[in-house]
Amino acid sequence: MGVEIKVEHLTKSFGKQLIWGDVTLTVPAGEICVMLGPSGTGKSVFLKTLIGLLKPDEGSIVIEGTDIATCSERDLYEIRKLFGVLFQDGAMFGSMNLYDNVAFPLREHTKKSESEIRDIVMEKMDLVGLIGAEDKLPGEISGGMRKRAGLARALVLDPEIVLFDEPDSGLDPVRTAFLNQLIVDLNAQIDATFLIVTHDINTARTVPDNIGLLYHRHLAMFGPREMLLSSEEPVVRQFLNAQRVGPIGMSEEKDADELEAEKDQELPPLPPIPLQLEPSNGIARRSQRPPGDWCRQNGVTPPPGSFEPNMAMATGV
Ligand SMILES: Nc1ncnc2c1ncn2[C@@H]1O[C@H](COP(=O)(O)OP(=O)(O)OP(=O)(O)O)[C@@H](O)[C@H]1O
Repeated sequence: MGVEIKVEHLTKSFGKQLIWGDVTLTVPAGEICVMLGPSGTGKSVFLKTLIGLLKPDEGSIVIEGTDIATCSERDLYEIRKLFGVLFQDGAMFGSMNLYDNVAFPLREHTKKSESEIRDIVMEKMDLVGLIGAEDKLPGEISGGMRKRAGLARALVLDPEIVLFDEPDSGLDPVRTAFLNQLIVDLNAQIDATFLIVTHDINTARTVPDNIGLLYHRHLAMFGPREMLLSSEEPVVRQFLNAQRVGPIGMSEEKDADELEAEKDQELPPLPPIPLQLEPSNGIARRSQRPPGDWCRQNGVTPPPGSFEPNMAMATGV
């Protein structure tokens, strides 16, 4: 069913460098969330903090009644069993074939027999479309296949929460589209809570139920996909539409002179909100909402052309 992650007033610094402060959000059970933000805003640090690899300075992260910011090592060990993580490079052991890589967490953390392990490994390899590639070494396969193998390994302990650290990094647009479809199909099948860190705007616009944006040492916004895609808030609007006009500059914020120089520039209209990517079997995910639902409920008029089927094609879905 997936479990909720409740983050309140979370702050993380390294020495005097504040990475982000006062981050409050709830990742709802079973839903897909995407976390965005310019490079260096601390998205990876956020993921590592959620699984207790980094300790926050302040705030709480409550999962199934345990605050992992303050709990004992023993409780943290238990909570970590709820997580599966797809690391950016797949984090495969180069000398092990895919089968042994995927079997690794089962051999390390369970007392299952080799025949039980075989059943689980083959089931997960099947889920990610890698049947037949069990004997390959990570170095012998494409980046897309390595991601799939990493995903199979993230799934072997039947996680309630799956974290994806830039699943699309290094992938071409076609492989990214296949991986996005796989993520949506998996969510429909296993119902776990998914949190994806990405730079890919198309992924952010079409895959998640909710989007968060980290910017300038705080959480600029977090909420349903339609809320952010219809938002006129300058940072959200600039980032989600990949525009140069707006508060985000080349390295960090623009200074006052730069903002003054562009103050009379007219912003292009918000593009239509695309349809959300559906599971390939056409059966809606448990947390999927009908197109335009959030806008209707909140009295927001979406940009013209939103939720039209041909928009899905225009965004590569
Ligand atoms: N263990 C650490 N010790 C000190 N500083 C760190 C540590 N880990 C990360 N940082 C710093 O935290 C900041 C945020 O890094 P992070 O990798 O989380 O950013 P990001 O948003 O994921 O970036 P990108 O999109 O480029 O992957 C960076 O300035 C980085 O140097």
